[in-house]
Amino acid sequence: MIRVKVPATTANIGPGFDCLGIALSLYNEIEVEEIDNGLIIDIEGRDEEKIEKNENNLVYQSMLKTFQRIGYQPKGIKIKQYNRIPIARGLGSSAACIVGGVMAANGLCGKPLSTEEMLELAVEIEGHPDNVTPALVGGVVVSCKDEGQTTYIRFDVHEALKFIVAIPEVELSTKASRGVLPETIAFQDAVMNVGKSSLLVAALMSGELEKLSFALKDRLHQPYRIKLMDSLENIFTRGEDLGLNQLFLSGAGPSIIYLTWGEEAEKEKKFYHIIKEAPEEWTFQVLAGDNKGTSIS
Ligand SMILES: Nc1ncnc2c1ncn2[C@@H]1O[C@H](COP(=O)(O)OP(=O)(O)O)[C@@H](O)[C@H]1O
Ligand SMILES: N[C@@H](CCOP(=O)(O)O)C(=O)O
Repeated sequence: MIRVKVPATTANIGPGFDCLGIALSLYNEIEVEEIDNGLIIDIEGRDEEKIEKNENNLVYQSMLKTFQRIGYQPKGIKIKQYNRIPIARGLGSSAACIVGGVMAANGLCGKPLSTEEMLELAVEIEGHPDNVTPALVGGVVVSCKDEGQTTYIRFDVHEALKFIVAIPEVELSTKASRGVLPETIAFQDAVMNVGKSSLLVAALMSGELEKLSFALKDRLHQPYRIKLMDSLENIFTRGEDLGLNQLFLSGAGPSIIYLTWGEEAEKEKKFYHIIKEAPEEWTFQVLAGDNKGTSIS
């Protein structure tokens, strides 16, 4: 039996579209073993009723792709999933399945693939590196995919950082959310995002956390995506009016993260208040960064 534990991830972090991501202290666990024949999938936990329990299951599909890459043909597979990452909410649920399935299959075959080889396969399956890379290696990750190759640098999440995650009951698939992004953008918007994302990485790396609120602005994707759900636009506007500058859309949304550190009780209360004003049902998770990434036992 192989067991893997995979962290949730929040990607983009505002301006770092498709290249920045942070692993979070919320985990899916997957147990896999080879059986004599067939496929058995058992799932418990968050959103389990929404997840395929057949050969279309993303964990299983990721395992199959890994076996093909290794050149191994298992007789049959049994998968048990303990799901805590809500699906299609912008917390890297698909990346967690992909990384979990690749690492589990690699484990069943005696770990022939290196971390880099597992990463290349995971990026191939997901299509972008900013969730799967922090899910695999943990921490804050700057990743770049160019001509089929992914290069990344990781560093630990500052221990003072707290991620207050507001999760709506409404689902928004990453595919649908990517579908509303423009083909081209104004040069000035591109320049702004380059500056903000560079400052964001430097502030996270140097621990100059007071500069994060200036850095957490985006013009590439958030302005288009917040129109996908009525209350998102209002939450961001109200947040700006109340000086809550550390708000960003988690991944492709619709979850929203308020990034805080030190004593900000008053601002945190305002964040909870503006979310609770929204018409949808929202739940909250207060998370820390994860610096370990996916573990296997
Ligand atoms: N625990 C899981 N087990 C199997 N498939 C999952 C699981 N979590 C997510 N998925 C798959 O990933 C899809 C959601 O991926 P995506 O739209 O990228 O959302 P997210 O923002 O959560 O990554 C689901 O529709 C489902 O197909
Ligand atoms: N860069 C991607 C990130 C998607 O993150 P997810 O957690 O919503 O899967 C994008 O913005 O599309």
